[in-house]
Amino acid sequence: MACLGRRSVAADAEDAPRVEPRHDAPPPPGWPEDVAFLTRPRLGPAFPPALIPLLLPQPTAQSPTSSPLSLSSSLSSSASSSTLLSASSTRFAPRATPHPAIVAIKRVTTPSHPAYGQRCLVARRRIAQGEMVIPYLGIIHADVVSEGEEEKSNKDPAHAESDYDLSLLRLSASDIRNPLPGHVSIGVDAAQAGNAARFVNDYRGVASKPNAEFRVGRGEAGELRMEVWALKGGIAKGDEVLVSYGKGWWGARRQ
Ligand SMILES: C[S@@+](CC[C@H](N)C(=O)[O-])C[C@H]1O[C@@H](n2cnc3c(N)ncnc32)[C@H](O)[C@@H]1O
Repeated sequence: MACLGRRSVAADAEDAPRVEPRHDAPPPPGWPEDVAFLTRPRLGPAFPPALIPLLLPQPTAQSPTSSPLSLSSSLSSSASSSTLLSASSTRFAPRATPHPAIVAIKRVTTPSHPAYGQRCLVARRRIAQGEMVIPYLGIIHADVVSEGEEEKSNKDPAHAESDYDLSLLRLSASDIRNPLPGHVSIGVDAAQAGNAARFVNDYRGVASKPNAEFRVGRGEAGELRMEVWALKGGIAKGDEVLVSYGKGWWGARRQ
């Protein structure tokens, strides 16, 4: 699955009536005025309550854990069944994560950069390898596809075209952790609301390799979330934070 969807940055500037975004806190410098700044992930309005336990902490958790992944891979293996089965509450109450001072939102001013004119994320100090750069916050949403309906396009249209949508968890219909009668795909979409992680660009056309990666992790309250982590070699002060969106993401855009 391509975890970043298809809404183009250009499509952000539509003729729709202007609605003031609902910020969690004053946004950091460089924040776009039509996107809500989040310090906590938000559940989308249609998120099925039965799926909330899948996002919750395991009572026996000792410390937050993170595992690397490609954007195009399923994350179903990243959260253990014991983690998910032991969650009994349905209260999703993540703690606030302020904008991290180690990164800044900048305009891409190099004409040869493939995201020229857009925004990017830059390290304000050296970020060591194995250090978390920033959690990826956005609207958490779910698609549930019943058996036999795989061919139908029943993805939530609010997120289907997003270029800021990461896959967080996927469960087959037969997975014992899955409370619903269909394939479940949970994503986090920062197109309309998110934090500075939404400005992480792909390394292609910018550098020879990524210096960061997306991982599944857990927030301070133990909730399942996506995070950006520095790779081997770290990220030098002033360098752009660059991940690989994965071949699946680029493949979907070449079709
Ligand atoms: C998650 S956003 C990244 C932040 C984006 N630059 C912005 O200002 O909002 C993904 C979008 O950034 C652009 N982008 C990021 N990395 C790119 C790359 N290596 N080549 C071309 N476009 C890229 C594409 O427009 C893509 O749809």
